[in-house]
Amino acid sequence: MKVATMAAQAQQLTVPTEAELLQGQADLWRHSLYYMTSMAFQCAVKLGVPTTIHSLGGAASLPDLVTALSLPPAKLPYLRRIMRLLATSGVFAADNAADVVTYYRLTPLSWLLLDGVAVDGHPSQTSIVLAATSRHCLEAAMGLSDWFQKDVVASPFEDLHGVTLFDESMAKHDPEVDAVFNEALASHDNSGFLTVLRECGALFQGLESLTDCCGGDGTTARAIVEAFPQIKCTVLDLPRVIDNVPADGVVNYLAGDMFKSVPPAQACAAPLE
Ligand SMILES: C[S@+](CC[C@H](N)C(=O)[O-])C[C@H]1O[C@@H](n2cnc3c(N)ncnc32)[C@H](O)[C@@H]1O
Repeated sequence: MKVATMAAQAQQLTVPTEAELLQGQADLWRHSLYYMTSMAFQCAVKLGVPTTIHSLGGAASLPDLVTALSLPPAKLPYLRRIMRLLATSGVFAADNAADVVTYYRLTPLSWLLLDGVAVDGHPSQTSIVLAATSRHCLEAAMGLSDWFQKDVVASPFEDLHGVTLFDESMAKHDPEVDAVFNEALASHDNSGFLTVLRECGALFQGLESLTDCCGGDGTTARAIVEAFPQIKCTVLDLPRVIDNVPADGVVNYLAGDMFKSVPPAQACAAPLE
């Protein structure tokens, strides 16, 4: 760019006002600390706060939570900060009347985080939180600037850890975290599917065969066949997944690689990239 043009543009730049800069400073802190919301969220899930609020009848004060979760009483002020942050973010609801004890309640989001409780066909989604906030994902995210400067095509996750999610390599690298990711995938796949079947049933009318590519343990396919018994469903997934799924006589399970061959059917469900 020519020097004269740059100088002309610089003259047009408007410096923010003092009030705008102060707001910018507040926003800077907010952006720098956003990760604390994710970490507080993970903390509440690991402690079992949603399940505890549910088991206490749907509302719990901080002393209730400290007692039910067997936390050291000295941690109450810190729990207050976490709960206040999560209430502001919509994870919990808080009764905020002045000068009275605050009670925390579940929101639709935290209803999805009850251990062992499926709400209207939505299984517990705690594993999604644990997978998304796992050390593996956080480390990959922390390396983004390094990754941008490297001439690589692998994703930041693959580049850093040398493994691919939902692949044999991940299972060998860290079987425990691999299991959490697979659980997260299953609960995501199965969440809300009953609603899809209820609201979008017309999609399946008249269909006689369907292949669910990358269909995992077949929960989605089984729900389809239960609602539409005339559909012959095949679940295609990698051998390491299919080999662990017991035959159920409801759907046909096929071990294979979707990039090599997909069993023919009138409809095929496949993940989008
Ligand atoms: C992100 S995909 C799941 C997609 C999900 N069922 C959906 O429709 O959104 C992950 C699943 O794909 C399977 N998978 C990965 N590569 C595959 C391949 N080449 N052929 C078949 N299944 C594959 C994994 O084993 C895992 O169960």
